[in-house]
Amino acid sequence: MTPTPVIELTDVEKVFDVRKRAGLLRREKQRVRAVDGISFTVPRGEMVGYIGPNGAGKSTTIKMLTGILTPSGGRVRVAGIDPSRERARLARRIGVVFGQRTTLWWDLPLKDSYRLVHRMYRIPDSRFRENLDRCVDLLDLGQLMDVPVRQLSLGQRMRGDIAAALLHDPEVLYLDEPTIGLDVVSKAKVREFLRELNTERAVTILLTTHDLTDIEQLCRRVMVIDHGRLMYDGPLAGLHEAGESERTLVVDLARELPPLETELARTVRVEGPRQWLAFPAGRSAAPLVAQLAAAYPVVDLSVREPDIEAVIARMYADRTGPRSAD
Ligand SMILES: Nc1ncnc2c1ncn2[C@@H]1O[C@H](COP(=O)(O)OP(=O)(O)OP(=O)(O)O)[C@@H](O)[C@H]1O
Repeated sequence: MTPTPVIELTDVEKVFDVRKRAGLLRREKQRVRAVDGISFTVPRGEMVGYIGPNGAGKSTTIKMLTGILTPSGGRVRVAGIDPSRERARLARRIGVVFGQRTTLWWDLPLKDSYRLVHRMYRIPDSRFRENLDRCVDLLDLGQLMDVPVRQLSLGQRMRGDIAAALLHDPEVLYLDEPTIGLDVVSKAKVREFLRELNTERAVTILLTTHDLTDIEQLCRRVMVIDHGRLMYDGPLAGLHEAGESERTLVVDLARELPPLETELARTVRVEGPRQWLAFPAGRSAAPLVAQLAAAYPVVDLSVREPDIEAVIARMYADRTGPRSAD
């Protein structure tokens, strides 16, 4: 049985009309296709990475999924609701965290912000208590409840924001750069919490990030958007093939030799008795290893996985700037 999609986009478009200065006094109207015909579905309980370079259309997509923006074309449904028509009803079903700005009250202690969320969403008392206790425990907020938000560090504030987005039990969570600017320990804490939320509570999560480690550690599926179009939608591992990436075989030889010759790989670096050979990431290393071991005095071998940053960079490589609708 195919799981019911919680998020559904069909041929979604968003066009902005912008006025650009075209001389001292003249202004020209320009149309920007921020989202240019995107379709995808996300089944309940999935955690999906939504990535792309700056200006690709990620935030615009998320804004349409929350109902902040109305699509110029196509169809959007979240939990069966049309976000732009029933924004208030949808708000009870979704949580949103923007890493770059807080939804908490700047001058209030954390606990007062949560009290306001409690009232705003009319969360039943017992549910609120239970959810808050859980977040305080898992996100380590105990010492911070009396501290005004403006005095919190970025990592503490982010954990505070994530808790605020979850007190009303949303079934869908949008996270826009949830680990931006955080130190390694805070990042690990946030990721662990999200993993738990997704597996234990089956919350559907759409995660936008520039930190590919977030994606590697959290998402099995990744969507790549560029110029408002979906460039890739599939398992993280498949990105390597889509980006024509290569793995590297590091070979230690008994002595220095000229670059090794094989039709299965390219020798890309030689340093003393160590050589680096690149081969397609989708192919097995076994035949290459066997061939080299038979022909050369091999002492040791190791395979290095492709760097995902490099793969994505290659996918973006031919981009030329924002697409114009005209
Ligand atoms: N309100 C707006 N008015 C006009 N143009 C806009 C508006 N919002 C976004 N755009 C344009 O739409 C395109 C997509 O922007 P968007 O913010 O969705 O990208 P993004 O992928 O979220 O980028 P980033 O990673 O930098 O946040 C950009 O060219 C942007 O300049």
